[in-house]
Amino acid sequence: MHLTIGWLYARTMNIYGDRGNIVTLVERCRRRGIAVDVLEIGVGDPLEPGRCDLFFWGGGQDREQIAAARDLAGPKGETLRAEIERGVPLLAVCGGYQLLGHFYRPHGGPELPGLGLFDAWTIAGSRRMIGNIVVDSDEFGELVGFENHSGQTFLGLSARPLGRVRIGWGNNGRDGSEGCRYRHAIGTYLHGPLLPKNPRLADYLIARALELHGWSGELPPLDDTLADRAHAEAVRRAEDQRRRFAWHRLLRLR
Ligand SMILES: NC(=O)CC[C@H](N)C(=O)O
Repeated sequence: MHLTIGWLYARTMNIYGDRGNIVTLVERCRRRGIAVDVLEIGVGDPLEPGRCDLFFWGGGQDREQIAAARDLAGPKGETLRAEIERGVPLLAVCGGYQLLGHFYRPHGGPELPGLGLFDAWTIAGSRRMIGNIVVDSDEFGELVGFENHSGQTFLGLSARPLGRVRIGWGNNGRDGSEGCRYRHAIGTYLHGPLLPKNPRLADYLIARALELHGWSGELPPLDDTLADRAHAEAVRRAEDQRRRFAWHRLLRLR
């Protein structure tokens, strides 16, 4: 079996360690004997239907998002939408996630059109939402990561969140939701990188990609001792952050 991972805007939207998601996907395939290659798809590059079995789109600053939004405004965006509709899995983090909603309205800049894949929209707020985050997902259990965004994402009536925020800000710091899902596409604010500490999510994406080639069943398990240890440490850090934040608020109230 051979998989191709389409890495959207790899050279321009790849902040806060998001490259680690690609490394994790490749490594978890190779340890199972699945041949895999990575195809970088940047601004102006073609996106051929059926070429990729999985997409990843990392985070980026507003400036890079402007170029990416423009690049996806035409037939390329329609091809990406069709790929998701045919069941190709996708993981989009932060800036990539924001551009898969209806629009992203940055500070002071023009509103950027999104693909409208997720029934969601994003408006830059006055505060940056930064810190360790823990999310509870029905399908993937406890997810850990790091977030750094000013964009506040709001979900429409047909949107399905990735999970509920236990510690941190999430989509907008108000409604307790984090991320969004549509078919096998997942948008999230969890940088970190996300997948090394959340192997169940990585394996979900790999399994959906294999299913495009007629595979079915369970992936052979891997030794996730290190991932589990890093995951538990991330939860401890987030809990410590919550305690410090609570003390800080208490002291400010005096
Ligand atoms: N971390 C990111 O990808 C940032 C996305 C967007 N520019 C924001 O600040 O919300």
